[in-house]
Amino acid sequence: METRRVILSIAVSSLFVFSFVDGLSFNFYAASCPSAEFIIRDIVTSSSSNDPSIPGKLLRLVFHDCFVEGCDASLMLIGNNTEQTDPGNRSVGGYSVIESAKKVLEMLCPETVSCADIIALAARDAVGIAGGPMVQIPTGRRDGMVSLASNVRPNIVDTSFTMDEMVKLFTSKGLSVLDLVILSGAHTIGVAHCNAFRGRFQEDTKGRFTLIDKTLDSNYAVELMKQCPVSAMASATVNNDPETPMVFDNQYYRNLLVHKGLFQSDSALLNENSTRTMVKDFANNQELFFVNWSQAFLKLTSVGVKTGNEGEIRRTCASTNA
Ligand code: HEM
Ligand SMILES: [Ca+2]
Ligand SMILES: [Ca+2]
Repeated sequence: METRRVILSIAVSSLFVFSFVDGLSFNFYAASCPSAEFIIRDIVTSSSSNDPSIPGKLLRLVFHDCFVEGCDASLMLIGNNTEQTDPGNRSVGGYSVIESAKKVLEMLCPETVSCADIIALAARDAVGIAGGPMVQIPTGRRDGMVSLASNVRPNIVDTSFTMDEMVKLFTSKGLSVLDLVILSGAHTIGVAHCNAFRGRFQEDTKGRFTLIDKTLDSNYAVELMKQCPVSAMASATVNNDPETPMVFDNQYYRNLLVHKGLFQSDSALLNENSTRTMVKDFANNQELFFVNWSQAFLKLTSVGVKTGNEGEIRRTCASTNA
């Protein structure tokens, strides 16, 4: 009960704090490009109906953008040694959806809507389209000029991270332990490549199975092994949420409680009393998850934003204007 009260009060207080974040404002494009948010939503909707993998891609894209140089579309820049070239970003996708939206917006309101805002809005829409809460987010982010592969490793989580390492990284971005538990709920949609979890079990040359990570349910691990045959391992993917892979719901937390968290970093959320209590609360109450998601997503999409005269408004998301 106590935790729930704490969680709710955090949610309510952050509503006020983050309405005024860092020079961003609601309806920033009301005068300069009033249809911007509708256009982005239309493009995310149509591309997701053509390709159901899009919502997961867009949601991961905003996370990997915001954690490196802030939410500034640094991840979109193409070139030698840019962020995209780091192995930590190898399986990130969804860039073409952002570029399609940008192309339409450049015709309608040239040099007005930043790629950084398109990324944040598209991820917001992706969650809504998948059945999650439709979060109002402020806009006015500017696009960054710096994109370095060497910035990726120190700022992006790896599945091998311990709870302490994850908390440390999230704290450095102004995000709390609650935000970590909530934002990990993104793994209720999308897919992963086998190498992201293959180390949790072993298959010998005779096809015999050994469970290495005892925090993983062994029947689930056997299923995962079958979906990741050695022959197909590099390209094969597995649903992050084995129960409702396309739906943004609280199933992720229910999976964790029965030891079906796909990554070691998911299972780690059960290791400590405080985070385990949060997991149980969200597993029991989807509304509570959604309310907290809205606040945590607002915080994620505000990390290190550039506003005012900082950065620029790119004409195309893959390169700076200069
Ligand atoms: C906290 C630590 C986290 C770790 C260690 C982690 C790790 C991973 C890994 C390894 C994958 C699979 C990538 C692949 O093999 O293709 C993945 C997928 C994904 N992650 Fe995370 N992640 C974390 C947090 C987050 C957060 C905060 C978000 C967003 C708010 C997020 C959203 C996603 C999504 C949506 C996918 C599916 C991508 C797709 O379908 O293409 N993750 N994550
Ligand atoms: Ca960035
Ligand atoms: Ca789900």
